[in-house]
Amino acid sequence: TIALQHGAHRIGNRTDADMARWRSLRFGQFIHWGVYAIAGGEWNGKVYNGAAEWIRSWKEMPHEEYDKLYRQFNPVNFNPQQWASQAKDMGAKYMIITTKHHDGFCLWPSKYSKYNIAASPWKKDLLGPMIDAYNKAGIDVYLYFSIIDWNHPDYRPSLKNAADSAAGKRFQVFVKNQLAELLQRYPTIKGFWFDGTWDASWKNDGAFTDELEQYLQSIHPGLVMGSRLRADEKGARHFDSNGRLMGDYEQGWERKLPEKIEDVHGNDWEAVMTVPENQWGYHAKWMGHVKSANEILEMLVKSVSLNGNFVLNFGPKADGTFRKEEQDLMTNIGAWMKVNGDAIYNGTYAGFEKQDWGYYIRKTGTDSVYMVVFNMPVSGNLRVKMPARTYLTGVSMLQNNVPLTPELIGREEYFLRLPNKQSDVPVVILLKTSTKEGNKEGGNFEKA
Ligand SMILES: C[C@@H]1N[C@@H](C(=O)NCc2ccccc2)[C@H](O)[C@@H]1O
Repeated sequence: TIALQHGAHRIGNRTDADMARWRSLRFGQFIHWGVYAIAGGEWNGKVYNGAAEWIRSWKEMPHEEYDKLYRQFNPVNFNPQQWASQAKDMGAKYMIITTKHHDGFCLWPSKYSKYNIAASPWKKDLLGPMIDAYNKAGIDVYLYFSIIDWNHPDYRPSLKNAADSAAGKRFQVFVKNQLAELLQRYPTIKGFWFDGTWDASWKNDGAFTDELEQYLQSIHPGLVMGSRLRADEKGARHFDSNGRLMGDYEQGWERKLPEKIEDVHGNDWEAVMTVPENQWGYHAKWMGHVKSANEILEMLVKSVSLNGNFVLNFGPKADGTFRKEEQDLMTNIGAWMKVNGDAIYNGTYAGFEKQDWGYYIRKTGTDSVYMVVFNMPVSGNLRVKMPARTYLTGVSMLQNNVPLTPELIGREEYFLRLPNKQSDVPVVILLKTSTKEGNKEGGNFEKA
């Protein structure tokens, strides 16, 4: 291994209570909200094909035009209690809010940048009421913070000379001040979700990223922060030059999921996902494929089955309301979660051989294994192959406890058949297992 001062400081996953809590939540709501929602992906009658929150970088959008938009930011329909209530109904257990995106506009009245909500017609802090409402609804809050800040005079993508380096130093102080300010103002937040750390100016100062992470932990112990904040002293990001994960979980799963358990290398990880193909902030005209509730549920279940968290993104409008497609999604996902949430919360990798019909999820630390069925076979036979030294002692439908009688088709291998083959939502079966043979009353299941 290479001697590193600013690589990973920990072998393996965090085992403390704050991290265990993060791991147990499994399902989060991402919210991208800011002045870009005013433009909504359009300008002067033209539609921007990129991600709506990047519209300032569009050649058709003059910077000085974008930089005046905050004067119109007045979310008169913002109702944080309603936001929190619909997130709770969806079954989200944590929420990540954009405090400041790449454009540098702060949703809180920051002492360190004038480009903030106090300068808008709304004037008032948006983060405080949001965090309070979500916490009251039993939902933890994490703060998204973009290191890239197109508004700040000292931001540089790269440092080419002494003047750049002096600006870079001032910018690092600014970042540290804003993060400490957010922790001081919002003490109940559980962590940071850093973004915009790919520029050379940031990743070439691994020492600073390391010191910053340690500083934040020192003033707010237990914070959960992903791998995107750090670089090691050789500029390696997410994984240090020895291939070890930096930060508390792998944060690179953005609009993509791992396929199999080997892809996550035993690390904690989280996927963040858009409803349309690639829009985080509000875009008036969603282009391309818009994911259905069942598609989202499959991503959530697949993530948990591979020991990860899944966060679904929403882009509220400038007035503080959510578009109908997003409201309907929250309702439909919530209806399934209300019945089947037991298979998601505290879920983890089950250690069973993957089958075509769907995914296995183990309730962490227990012998309970859930089968979440997405692909009903024409035969109606759901194959279950028990792992070595693991025995099946009970099978029932999660939603109504109706027991199923498995058909033994081989050594510790079964076919299960559902009472009703038709379903337009995923179906969950609960397997009771044991590592001691013959635990089921009268031994294990015998040949039918
Ligand atoms: C969570 C998303 N991250 C921002 C983004 O720019 N992603 C594009 C990107 C993703 C990975 C490496 C570089 C750039 C998007 O604007 C969202 O905030």
